[in-house]
Amino acid sequence: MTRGFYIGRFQPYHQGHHRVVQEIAEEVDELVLGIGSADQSHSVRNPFTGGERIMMITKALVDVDLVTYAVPIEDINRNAVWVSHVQSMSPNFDVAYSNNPLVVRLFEEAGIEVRGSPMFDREVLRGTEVRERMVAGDDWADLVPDPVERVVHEVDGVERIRQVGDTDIDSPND
Ligand SMILES: Nc1ncnc2c1ncn2[C@@H]1O[C@H](COP(=O)(O)OP(=O)(O)OP(=O)(O)O)[C@@H](O)[C@H]1O
Ligand SMILES: NC(=O)c1ccc[n+]([C@@H]2O[C@H](COP(=O)(O)O)[C@@H](O)[C@H]2O)c1
Repeated sequence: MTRGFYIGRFQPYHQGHHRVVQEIAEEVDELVLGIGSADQSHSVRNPFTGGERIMMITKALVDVDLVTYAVPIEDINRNAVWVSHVQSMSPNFDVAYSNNPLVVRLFEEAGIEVRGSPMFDREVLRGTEVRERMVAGDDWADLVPDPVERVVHEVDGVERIRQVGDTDIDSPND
């Protein structure tokens, strides 16, 4: 039995993440999705709460034939103990999946096998691109699984990201 661990901020969970999960499903029996920066929300870079990202991931993975767990992982101030922090929050895992150099380094130093994943359509399948399109009023829904689009609407996510990204420079009170 092999259990994998895939860490990301998932702001939001998009089709690139989904392709990665489908590839990982060929290699493991179970997969933990670690929701990084789970304590962050209501900013342009991290608009969605940990709970909202749990909803996105849970609903998007309903049709994937794999046992999955979505586990929120808050940021901590000490990289040197971050892997222990992750392990304290997650079911045990045998292999970690990441392309983030810091994350790779921290897991390897802790003696955990790390596998990278190929990048899928990276020009558009990036959380940053999805969020920029939301702010700009451009089409973003095709970049995420359908259940994720529904969660974004349920939490009024597009209006939220636009509002928190706004400045008060043109405030009518000035
Ligand atoms: N299109 C993609 N194809 C394959 N892997 C991806 C893709 N987009 C992100 N990943 C990987 O998924 C992991 C989690 O990514 P993350 O949640 O930071 O998404 P992101 O799209 O890179 O985010 P952002 O643009 O918000 O910084 C990282 O290891 C990242 O390299
Ligand atoms: N010291 C820490 O809290 C620490 C260290 C390394 C990674 N992380 C988190 O892990 C996640 C990594 O995800 P990405 O690969 O998507 O950047 C992020 O949420 C990042 O904040 C946190």
